[in-house]
Amino acid sequence: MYYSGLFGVDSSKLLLFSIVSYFIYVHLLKPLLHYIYIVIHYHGFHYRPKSFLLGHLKQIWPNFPFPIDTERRTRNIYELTDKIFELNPSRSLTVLWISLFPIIFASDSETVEKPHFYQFMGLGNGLLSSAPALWKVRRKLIEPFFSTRKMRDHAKHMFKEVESFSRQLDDQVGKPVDLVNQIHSSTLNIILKSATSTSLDDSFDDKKRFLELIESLEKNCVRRLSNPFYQLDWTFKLFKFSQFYHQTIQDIEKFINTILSRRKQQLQCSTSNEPENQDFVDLLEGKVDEQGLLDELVTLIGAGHDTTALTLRWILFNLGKSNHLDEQEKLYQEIIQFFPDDTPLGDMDKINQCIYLEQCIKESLRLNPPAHITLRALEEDIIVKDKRLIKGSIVCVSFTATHHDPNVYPNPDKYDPERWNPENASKIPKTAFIPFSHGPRSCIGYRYAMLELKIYTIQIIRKFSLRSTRKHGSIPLKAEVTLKPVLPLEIIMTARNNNQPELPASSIFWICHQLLLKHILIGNEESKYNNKMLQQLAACTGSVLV
Ligand code: HEM
Repeated sequence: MYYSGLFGVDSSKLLLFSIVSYFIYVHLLKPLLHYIYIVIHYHGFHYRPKSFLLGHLKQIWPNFPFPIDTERRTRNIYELTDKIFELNPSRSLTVLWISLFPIIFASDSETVEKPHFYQFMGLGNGLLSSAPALWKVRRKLIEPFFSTRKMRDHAKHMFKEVESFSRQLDDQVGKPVDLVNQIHSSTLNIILKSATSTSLDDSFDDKKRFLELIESLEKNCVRRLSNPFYQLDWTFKLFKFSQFYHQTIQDIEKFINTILSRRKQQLQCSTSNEPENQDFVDLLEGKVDEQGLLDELVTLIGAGHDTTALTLRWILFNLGKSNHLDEQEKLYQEIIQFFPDDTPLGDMDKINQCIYLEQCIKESLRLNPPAHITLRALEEDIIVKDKRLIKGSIVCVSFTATHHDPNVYPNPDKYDPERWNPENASKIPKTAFIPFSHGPRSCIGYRYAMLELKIYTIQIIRKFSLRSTRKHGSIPLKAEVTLKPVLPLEIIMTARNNNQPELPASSIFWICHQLLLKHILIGNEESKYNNKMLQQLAACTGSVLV
């Protein structure tokens, strides 16, 4: 009895000790040892930092650990990654150290595992950030949303939205504008309509707030990623910023829930129950739990509007540059051949025949890919350039560097849509053009995005001729989740003669104001610009000013 009692107490202690030890080993010691092994392994690699502890952090955050302006930090990240490729023309196997966390810049791999950084985006277990096992199931589930048949349904929303968007542009004619707000708001409408059958009209109070929240989510992600104290969840929780970070995620989820309630109300009033009206929510409802649906919706809406909006702004800006006016004219001629005057856009087959349009879009995506890097966690050891990369390492591929490889793209900084004509394009390797990434975890929405970009570009170019106000190289960039211009991508739109709208009073006032301010300068470019303004003013007021 005595012995059996003692044995009983000891064995339960022993059992407890074994369980605790097992958890400590599996969840703490083993990852820590593996991490130390990774750190030691990569310290021999290219671009060794000056400080072992801080790595390259000081180049991103010069006054670490004191507060730094987010804008400054995102610009530094871009400049540093850009420098990495300058320093290493072979474009691979360079290690960037965020303090003690190594990120290896290497060539792409087929791995589907995403590193822990993706969790910082606040997208939960959405497709973009989920672990491989869940990702495989969800990707299969979501793929039908982008099928050829479904694309025709999406196109209907796009045509409608883009027409209403282009009507708003009449107010912007004749003055330098970056259409950032109008475009973001419009691409958001499109993805919301496809995803939830509801769109937000501009009077919806929360719309601006929602766009701000998505922007905030991106900034928070970079802020977390670049701070070594914010890497582990439990250390992150000790900082006040974590409250703001989680609050942003909660606010976005609240917003999505509001949209879902509106959708429910609309469905109750609607009589139509046709299968082609199925939206993203219909596709997932009942197949994933409530949190899963929220995660996928935030992912789809976040990934599906910001990237497209940014690309469209670059497309317009690139076409508007003074040395690209021939390209713009060629594109215009192609577009009016298929869509003269105000003929409705609703013909996908005709859109697909606009070959030069696709070339212009691809060239813009090459030069200004909105997502500029992709990261993967290696699931196995791999050998690259005779060096071993260890399982668990974080590998980064830079799209900007890949798209500027002079062996594939001679004179890589030049905007040249002819690179993509059928003959030249056949010589470009698939892995040399990766704005939508490459391999199994590439963008699921790329056909959706391309269609959307084509529809917007057709509608804008057939209505307006564009002129950019800045030189391309003069625009600094900053690396948030997407690569953003620091200065506005300003263009001046002039209504094409065939459908010139009346200039609104605000624009006439603006032109007069500019002319007075500049005293009608007689310099080359300046005088051409002023003459154009005068002509426009004359056309709109009917007076003989010039
Ligand atoms: C020009 C527009 C777009 C660009 C340049 C772009 C780019 C990308 C890239 C590079 C990735 C891979 C990210 C990574 O490797 O970590 C990605 C993934 C993704 N994109 Fe896009 N995207 C665009 C538009 C869209 C649209 C319109 C949608 C939805 C309607 C969308 C939904 C997604 C989703 C859900 C993923 C995650 C896929 C997965 O992991 O399986 N994207 N996108």
